[in-house]
Amino acid sequence: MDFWRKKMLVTKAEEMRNLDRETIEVLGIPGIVLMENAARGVTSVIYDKLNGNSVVVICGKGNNGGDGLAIARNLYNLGYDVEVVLTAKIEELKGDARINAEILSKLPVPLHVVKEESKLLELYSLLKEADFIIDAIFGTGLSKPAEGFYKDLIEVINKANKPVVSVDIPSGLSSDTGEIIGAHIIADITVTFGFPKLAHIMPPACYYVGELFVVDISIPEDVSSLVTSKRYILTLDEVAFTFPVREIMSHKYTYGHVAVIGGSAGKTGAPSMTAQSALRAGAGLSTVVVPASLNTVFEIKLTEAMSIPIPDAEKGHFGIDTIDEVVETVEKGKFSAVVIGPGLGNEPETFEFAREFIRKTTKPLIIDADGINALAENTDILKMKEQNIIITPHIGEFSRLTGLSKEEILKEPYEIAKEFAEEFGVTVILKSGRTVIATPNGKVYINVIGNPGMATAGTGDVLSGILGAFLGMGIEMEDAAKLGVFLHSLAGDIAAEELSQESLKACDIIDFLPKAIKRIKEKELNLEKHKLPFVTNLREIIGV
Ligand SMILES: NC(=O)C1=CN([C@@H]2O[C@H](COP(=O)(O)OP(=O)(O)OC[C@H]3O[C@@H](n4cnc5c(N)ncnc54)[C@H](O)[C@@H]3O)[C@@H](O)[C@H]2O)[C@@H](O)CC1
Ligand SMILES: [K+]
Repeated sequence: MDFWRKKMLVTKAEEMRNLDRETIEVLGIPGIVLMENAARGVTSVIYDKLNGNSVVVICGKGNNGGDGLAIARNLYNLGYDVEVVLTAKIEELKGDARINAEILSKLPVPLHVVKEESKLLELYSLLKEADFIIDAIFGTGLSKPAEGFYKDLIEVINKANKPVVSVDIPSGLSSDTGEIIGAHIIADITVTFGFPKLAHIMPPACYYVGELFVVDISIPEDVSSLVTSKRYILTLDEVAFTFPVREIMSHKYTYGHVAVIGGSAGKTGAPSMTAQSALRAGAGLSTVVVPASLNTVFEIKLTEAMSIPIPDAEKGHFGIDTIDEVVETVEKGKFSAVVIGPGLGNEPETFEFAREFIRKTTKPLIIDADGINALAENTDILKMKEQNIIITPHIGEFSRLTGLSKEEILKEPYEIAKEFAEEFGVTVILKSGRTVIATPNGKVYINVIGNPGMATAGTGDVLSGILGAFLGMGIEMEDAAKLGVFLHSLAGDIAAEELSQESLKACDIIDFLPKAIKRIKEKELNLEKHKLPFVTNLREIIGV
């Protein structure tokens, strides 16, 4: 078993409840065992990460509170000075939470019931005395925004200005979304159970999670038969060993020939960057197919990449009149992948040209930028295509493509990208600070690396070149998309480390591709030995 290739699900509350339930009912691991595992995980993170001895644990009346009560006991056993605040009487608790409350009541740990606003001032004084606070008010069971007493309680905790460890999720955040639904705890550390929830990784909710740890509470590793969602964090485990082995007797055609169709007056840089990044990502050859009136620019700009000038009657952009020539050139050429879009421009006749090209070509295709805009209101073209197609819209382009507002897309980008990918049979790479990859067979990968320095002109052109290289060298479409996005972000992160986010520009990402590729390959070598421990932080999960 290649145990190191672990998939890291990203769940919603209901999906996590199903996982918990299946583990309890089908496998027969008692809930109280899961709760103890959860509590021990949180306790070990606290032991490792926090200074100080005096702690207040604030427990709600559900199982999140039950975790808090078990954590209080574990901390007491370790010698911490623990006080517990419960938002209900012990008799009001049920199940495993009740059991833990009963156990705790037999130990010399002060337990205060705080149910009313009138007690919050007293609570504030208690919190001011503590070294840190544990928030176990609400977890995945939050059913509506925190209001009234609970809203005030959350505000008092935040105001106390002490380090806060949230159990499972900062109370008041919804597990299911990156959106803020109401008052919530601002945590320094969050320790979650089983698998991360969407709120842990999607902004803006993720800003309030602090450092994220994931505890394996004994939900089995092979959960695939127990879950329906196929939504994962994009990690090194997902992309490792995707680069083809470079054989001694191989030659440039072994690694594919990428054609980049694009360029217009004022936009010659875009296809140039695409062609260059394809070569840096490992393509054997790359060629720009461009309007002839601009060809001199490409001859000068590009050294390793070639160009094919297409007569354009000095217009400086592609028109529908040259469609046959371009299709013939590309179909007859030895191209193994085609990128259409970088710098294409938004002339109506260019859009018509792009649509016709997409309709007619049989080559594996990456559609980017104005190539995507050309498909707005013409998305059905995609349904007729049989070859592998990756589209790489940013939120604005995806809004034009789907007719949905940016706000609607940003609410649930992973759902909307998934629906589109399934409906149109293409791989969608929806680019943002949390790029989402959605495959035609319903899988979703969320990328959590990269940085805001990459929000700069041309970084999309670089990505499309990388993808062209990978599709062109014969990597399977899903793997090409995953490796492409991961590598692009990693190169962006290394570039930002060395140059600052502010100074980062698209060509820097190309320049740092070699270091990023080396880093992935170095890490691959250690993967065989690497196994995730019971408690893992998000960085270890990502793997770089
Ligand atoms: N067996 C399991 O299912 C496990 C659950 N675990 C813990 O259990 C948590 C989920 O437990 P629960 O499903 O009991 O739910 P929670 O403990 O998250 O919260 C539910 C409680 O809060 C109340 N509530 C929800 N929203 C409210 C609001 N806005 N205002 C006021 N009251 C509100 C509910 O009526 C209920 O009493 C997880 O987050 C995790 O911490 C862990 O112990 C691991 C195992
Ligand atoms: K919580």
